[in-house]
Order: sequence, then C-alpha cells, then structure tokens
Amino acid sequence: MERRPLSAVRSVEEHRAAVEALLEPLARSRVAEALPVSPAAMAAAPDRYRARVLVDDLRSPSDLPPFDNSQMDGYAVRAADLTGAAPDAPLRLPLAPQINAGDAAPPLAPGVAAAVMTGAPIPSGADAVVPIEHVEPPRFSTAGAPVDEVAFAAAPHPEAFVRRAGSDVRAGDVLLAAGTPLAAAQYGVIAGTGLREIAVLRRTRVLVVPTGHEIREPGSRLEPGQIYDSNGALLASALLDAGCTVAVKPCRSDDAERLLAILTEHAAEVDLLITVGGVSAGAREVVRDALAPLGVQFGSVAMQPGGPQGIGAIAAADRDERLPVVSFPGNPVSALVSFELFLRPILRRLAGAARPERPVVHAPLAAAVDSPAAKHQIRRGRLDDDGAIELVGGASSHLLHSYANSSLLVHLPVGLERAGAGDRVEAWRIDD
Ligand SMILES: Nc1nc2c(c(=O)[nH]1)N[C@H]1C(S)=C(S)[C@@H](COP(=O)(O)OP(=O)(O)OC[C@H]3O[C@@H](n4cnc5c(N)ncnc54)[C@H](O)[C@@H]3O)O[C@H]1N2
Ligand code: MOO
Repeated sequence: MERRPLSAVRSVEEHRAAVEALLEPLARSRVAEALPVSPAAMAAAPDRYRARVLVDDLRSPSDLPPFDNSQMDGYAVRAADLTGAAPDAPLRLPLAPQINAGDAAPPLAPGVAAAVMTGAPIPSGADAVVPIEHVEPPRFSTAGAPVDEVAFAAAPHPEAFVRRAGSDVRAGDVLLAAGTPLAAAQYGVIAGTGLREIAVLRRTRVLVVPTGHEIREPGSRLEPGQIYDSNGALLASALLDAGCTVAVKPCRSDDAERLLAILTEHAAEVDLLITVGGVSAGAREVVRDALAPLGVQFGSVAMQPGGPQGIGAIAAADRDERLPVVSFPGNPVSALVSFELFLRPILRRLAGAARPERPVVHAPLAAAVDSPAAKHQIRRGRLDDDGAIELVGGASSHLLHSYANSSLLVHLPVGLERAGAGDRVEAWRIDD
C-alpha cells in the first residue's frame, strides 16, 4: 500500500501498514530464549509460560509411549494360546509373577499369562491384554491369596489393549512445529518426552514512556494541576496481554533533554519504544521536541480518538540498529484505541497468537449516532439485552471510565456522517 508521509493526513489503513512495516525487522529476527519446562519452574514464574511459541520445530527425543504397555488392568497373554476359548469351553492358564506399573517385565513363556496393571510393561512374547472383568476369577486375589490360575472364556484379538511404543510419537519425529502456541497439552507432551528445556520466541521488549509535566505516580500527593498517570498502567497491561515484556519509565517533565536521557538509559534493552502524550499542537510538546530532530515523523491520522500520531526509528546509544518508535497521543482513550488499532494485532502476531485480531461482531445500533465524516470514529459500547449496540459515554478521549465499562469498540468509518437506530455497524469485542 502506498503510504503518504504523516505530514499529509493518513488513513487508519495507511498508518497501520506503516507501523507494520516499521516492525517487520522484528518479525524476521525471531530471537530465541531458553525456557525450562518443569512444574516447579512454572509455579515459580507463571507469567513466563503464557503466550509462548516454539521458535523451531521440536523433535521428540523419545518414543511416546516409551515402551509397549497395558491399557487395562488385566492379563497379558499370547492371543494364540487362547484359540478356541469359549464361554462353555474356557481355557485355563497358569500365572507368571504380577507386573505392576513401574516394574520391568520378564519375557512371558508360552502357555502362561501374567497379571499386568494399566501402564505396566507388556512382557515380550505377549501380544494382547484381557481385562480383569472378562476372566474368572474377575479379581487379582481371592480371600487375601494371590490367584495362581485364570480361566479365559474367549480368545482376544492380537493387539487388544496393548499400547505400543511410539504409537503417539516416534523418537526423531516432529513433536510440535515451529510457531505452535504452548498451552497445557503442549507443555505436558514436552515433559512426557523427558525434555527439560525448550527454545521459545523471545517476547518483544517494549519501553513505554508516558510523558507530561502534570502526570504523577498513583498514590503520590497531587499539587494543583497535576493528575495521576493512567497511560503507564493501561499500556503495561495491554502489552503484557499482547505477549510482550514491558518497562514503563515515565517522563514527568516537558523537558526534551529529560526524555532523551530516559531513552539513552534504556534504549539498548528494548525492541520498541512507545511514547504517550506530547505530540499535538501545544507550546511544549516534549515528544515532538525530542524526537522530531531524530527523524520521527509527526502528523495526523484520520481517526478520532487518536488523531495525532508519530512514527519512526531512531539511532540510540549502544544499539547497532535503529530503535522503532511509535508515538501515541496523551489522552488515555486515544492512547488505548491507538494501541488497539496499530499495535495490538501486530504484536500478538509477533508473539505467535493464533488469532491476533479482536473478534468482530456486526450488530444494529440501539440509537442514532453522528460521526465526523472525514474521520474513522471509534466509540466505546456494549451489547444490550436485545443484542443491539448501545454506546457507552461520549466521543471525547478523556472518558476512560466509560471505556472501562465497555465491551466493544464500535467503528464508524470515514464517510459516515450519521447512523440511525437499527443500522448495522462493525464492532470489536474487547472482553475476550
Ligand atoms: N490546538 C490543538 N490542540 C489539540 C489538538 C489539535 O489538533 N490542535 N489535538 C487534540 C487531540 S485530538 C489530542 S488526542 C491531544 C493529544 O495531545 P498530546 O499527545 O500532546 O497529549 P498531552 O497534551 O500530553 O495530553 C493530552 C491529555 O491527556 C492527558 N494525559 C496525558 N498523559 C496522561 C497520562 N499518562 N495519564 C492520564 N492522562 C494523561 C493530559 O493531561 C491531557 O489532558 O491534543 C489535543 N489538543
Ligand atoms: O484524536 Mo484525540 O485522540 O481525539 O482526542
């Protein structure tokens, strides 16, 4: 897609494509990280195990199951020894010593059966298991004494209730393909092969710099004109959810030098910088002031909220490659909507998510709404009891409480000036 510079107003699609192109090198680099696989390690650092994907095909070091074993509590036999057995003409076999799960199994002599428990090895020579319920006596001991002979009323099919070595996966075969998202079954089968460590994609490391002379840390005492920082928390949460690691280093100053000092300190450790605030038309716009001279472009995307945006890649201390930079506007709703549209799908794709995009619903509006025709407006909403979309709060980008009580982002595209009650519109579910 052709992309105009940000000095001209860009469409949402153009800007999204620009952000995608900016992060393309990250998609190609696929840096690996070793991840220990053990219940203790998982319990100690549960977050390390969420939203992980394999960097390469993982080959199984062993057969699964690792040896032929029984699927039932019963008797291991040679099927041929029981040819002709019938309810009115049962065949009796003497017993070899019982084989429990965890035992080694000695070979089975012809004409003999051996009690086997579920998961116990099938002795060589045996080719079928007859469940305990199908023999006489239907128990392993009677009156406290082990049974020493068993009657079979039918011949089993060869292979009945035998779980062969390698019937789930063979040593050397691909256990899980590169890119497989890891969850319960995947971690379980990896552990089952005996592997203790795997190579997963390193998470995208993101530095978030909320800016503004007025922002203060929650819990601190506010002086007149100051506010608590919402953007640090909302982007930290959104990025963790998108499978990233996050460092938040606020710049509580409108001084460009202070912002540049933060970048110098942290740029080497991250893959992406997100700044928030300081990009519009004010007298002191710290992000613009600091980053425009380094080549970051600032301008407008035809959307509301989230109009003012910045994008670029800067040379930074201790880095060989330029650091990608995405600059969001400071209003909290603008920042989070910008994240949803421009970064979340890309970051989730980088993290290997099977469904990187938000689920889409199409539903009628509960009431009419006006929208600026030149902009793609994104409103917050939820489904009412009739399945219609009701908007929550107004269009203004300071209404974070309304956002926090919504389950939909409602799209009113460019060209739409008014949508009537009952008109169907597209919305993204944000409550999954
Ligand atoms: N003359 C114009 N003024 C503005 C324009 C414009 O085109 N011409 N655009 C408006 C739009 S749209 C937006 S969006 C904002 C973007 O402004 P900035 O990115 O420069 O952001 P700030 O001015 O720093 O902050 C905006 C607003 O958000 C509050 N804020 C900032 N950071 C935080 C934070 N971490 N937590 C909570 N709230 C935060 C800040 O106090 C401001 O109220 O510009 C409009 N103005
Ligand atoms: O574009 Mo701003 O984000 O509307 O308030």
